[in-house]
Order: sequence, then structure tokens, then C-alpha cells
Amino acid sequence: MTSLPLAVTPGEPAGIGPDLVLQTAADAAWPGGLVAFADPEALARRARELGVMVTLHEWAPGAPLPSSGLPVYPVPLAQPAEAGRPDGANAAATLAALDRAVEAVLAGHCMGLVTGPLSKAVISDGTSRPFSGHTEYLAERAGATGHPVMMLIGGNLRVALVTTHLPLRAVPDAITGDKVIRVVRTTAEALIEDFAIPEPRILVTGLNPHAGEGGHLGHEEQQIIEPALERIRQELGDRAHVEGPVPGDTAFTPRCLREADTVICMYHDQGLAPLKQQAFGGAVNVSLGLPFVRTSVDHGTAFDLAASGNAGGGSFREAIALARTLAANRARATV
Ligand SMILES: NC(=O)c1ccc[n+]([C@@H]2O[C@H](COP(=O)([O-])OP(=O)(O)OC[C@H]3O[C@@H](n4cnc5c(N)ncnc54)[C@H](O)[C@@H]3O)[C@@H](O)[C@H]2O)c1
Ligand SMILES: N[C@H](C(=O)O)[C@H](O)COP(=O)(O)O
Repeated sequence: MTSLPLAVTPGEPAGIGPDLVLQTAADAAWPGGLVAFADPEALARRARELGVMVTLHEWAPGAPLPSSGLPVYPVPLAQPAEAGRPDGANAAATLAALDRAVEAVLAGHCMGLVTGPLSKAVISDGTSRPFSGHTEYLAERAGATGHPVMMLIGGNLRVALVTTHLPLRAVPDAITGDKVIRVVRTTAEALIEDFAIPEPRILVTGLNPHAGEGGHLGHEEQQIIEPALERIRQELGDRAHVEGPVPGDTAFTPRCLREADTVICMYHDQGLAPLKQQAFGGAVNVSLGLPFVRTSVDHGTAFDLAASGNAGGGSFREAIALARTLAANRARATV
């Protein structure tokens, strides 16, 4: 299993995703083991723009990997990709590349999936289907019965989210007891099985300032989060230690973090702002609770940097390394 390649999708073809894939493949120290699902002509053009030398080899699932260069499963774009100028006409092909990569992973031809950044707006506008993010889309594609959890890992933080890509106004209604329980359960199971952390310590934040201040600043803690945590504590028993709800600011103080393996936050920016402040450019996004390993970068499409050669590849390299570790841990856990 761990000798299989990783499937990689460069993501938005006008963004920096193709740069990261090509620069990684051109690195003399690069040991190989990636297959790109992308338009070979678009990759070749970006390589020329970057001045990067990489030989691209057409690849099909099950075929042997070339001894050097970058294997590519071809997924043609509708229009030539212009660096920094996203084109909705390419949105369907960009999603198709993701679909082919997921199929290759599910069919056992690749050990996991590493995704480059997509623009949710370009995909939504270009395909006329709402696209809120890879996490939600992959869950749908993979037919996961569970509900995948978005976790970002960087610096000394692991942050998981109860709600992900939705308007802030919709967040309180989206936080239900069942959802809190599912997210804590999925996070605990992934920490134990994928990350090999026995008895993980999980800190769960509240939604409101000061975790609701005893009901004076909001009722979600008393009415929803506390009862849900009580139920999941009983379910998990000694397998994990769940604390909370703690105020969202206090959760990120050094003392709290020393006592936690993961912080579960109620909404996107409550968790990702502290994480990106600490580790942007070197952190990894991982989808917990999927039937396969999927990691991604911590940054977006950075249209301003596409084809400039100035896109940092730290997060992409970490995403590849973590995908390999998680795949190896999963393989060990299933023998
Ligand atoms: N994994 C993903 O698919 C993913 C993650 C985050 C954002 N996005 C998408 O990206 C788009 C743009 O989002 P944004 O502008 O908020 O964030 P962004 O990460 O694209 O850009 C924020 C800033 O960081 C810089 N930056 C980003 N990546 C960098 C890198 N590798 N090296 C150096 N500098 C880098 C950019 O130049 C910009 O100044 C949105 O459509 C969003 O949905 C996708
Ligand atoms: N929420 C992520 C971030 O801010 O880094 C990002 O948008 C990617 O999410 P998906 O992996 O679901 O596309």
C-alpha cells in the first residue's frame, strides 16, 4: 500500500497549485511517488513560464511509474489556463480532475490524495453547482457515511472545526448536539487510529464570548454544547479526554494548549485564524473521517503569485509528508 503513489490535484489551473506540483517534481532531492491529475499541456506551459524542467509522462491507473519525471493522468481543460486569470470555462475540468483522482484512490491505485487550492467561487460560478470546499465535496463523492471533519495542523496546533464553509450568520443554527458529538467522535477516532495518539486530550470551545458567561452572553453552551459533550464523554469513556466548552480565546493560551492534543472550534475563523497566525505556509489541512487519506495546503489559489516562482512550497511538501504518514498508520492499523 505505502509503495503506491499519491494522487495530487493541482487545483485551480490559474492559481499557484500547478507551480507547487512542478517545483516539487523538479526538485533534485524529490524522491518521486506523485501522480498529477491535470491537463499535461497546461502543466507544460506553466513549467515553461516558471523556467522549470520536468519531463511529463502520461500515466493510467495501474500502469508502472516512470523512474523519473512526473506521471500525469490527463484531464484536459476546456481553455488554455492563463496564470492569474481564472476562467469559469475550466471549472468542470478542474472538478473532473478531482473526481478521477478520487476514483484512482478508491480503486486502490494510489495511497491517498493531496489537493492543491481550488477557488470555491470559480467552481460555483463555472459549474452552476454550489461548491463550498473539498471537504464537503469529497464526502459526497466518496459516499462517506460519516461527516468528515476539517482539521488543520501547524506549529504546535491541531485545530478541528464543527462548522466549515458557511456564512457566519448561519453558524449558530448549524451547531446542533448531534453535530458536536459527531465531530468530537470523528476527531477522537482519527487521533487514535490515524495519528497514533492514545487517549487523546480534546479541548472544545464555546461559541459565544466567554463561552456564554453562564447564559448572559448566549445560550448555545448551556443548551447544546455542554449536554453534547456530556454524552460523547460517556460514549468515549477512557479512550479520549474531552474538556469544554472553554472560551474560544482562552483555548489558545499556552497553558490550555499544553494540556490538549487538539482544539475543536465552533467555526472556521475561530480556529483557523490562530493557526494561520502561527503556521501559515507550513501547515496542513487534513480531512478526518473519509474512507481514504486526504491532505491539502493551508493556503489558497494566490492568483497574484501564479507563474511568478515566488509561491512558497512548504505547506505542499508538509501535506505530502503527512499523507504518507497517515497512509502508513492506516495500513499498519489494518494488518
Ligand atoms: N485548500 C484550498 O483549496 C484552499 C485553501 C484556502 C483558500 N482557498 C481558496 O483560495 C482563494 C483565495 O483565498 P485567499 O485570498 O483568502 O487566500 P490565499 O491563501 O490565496 O492568499 C492570501 C495571501 O497569502 C499569499 N499566499 C498564499 N499562498 C502562498 C504561498 N504558497 N506562498 C506565498 N504566499 C502565499 C497570497 O499571495 C495572498 O497575499 C479563495 O477562493 C479560497 O476559497 C482554497
Ligand atoms: N478552509 C480551508 C482554509 O482556509 O485553509 C480551505 O478553504 C480549504 O478547505 P477545503 O479543504 O474544504 O477545500
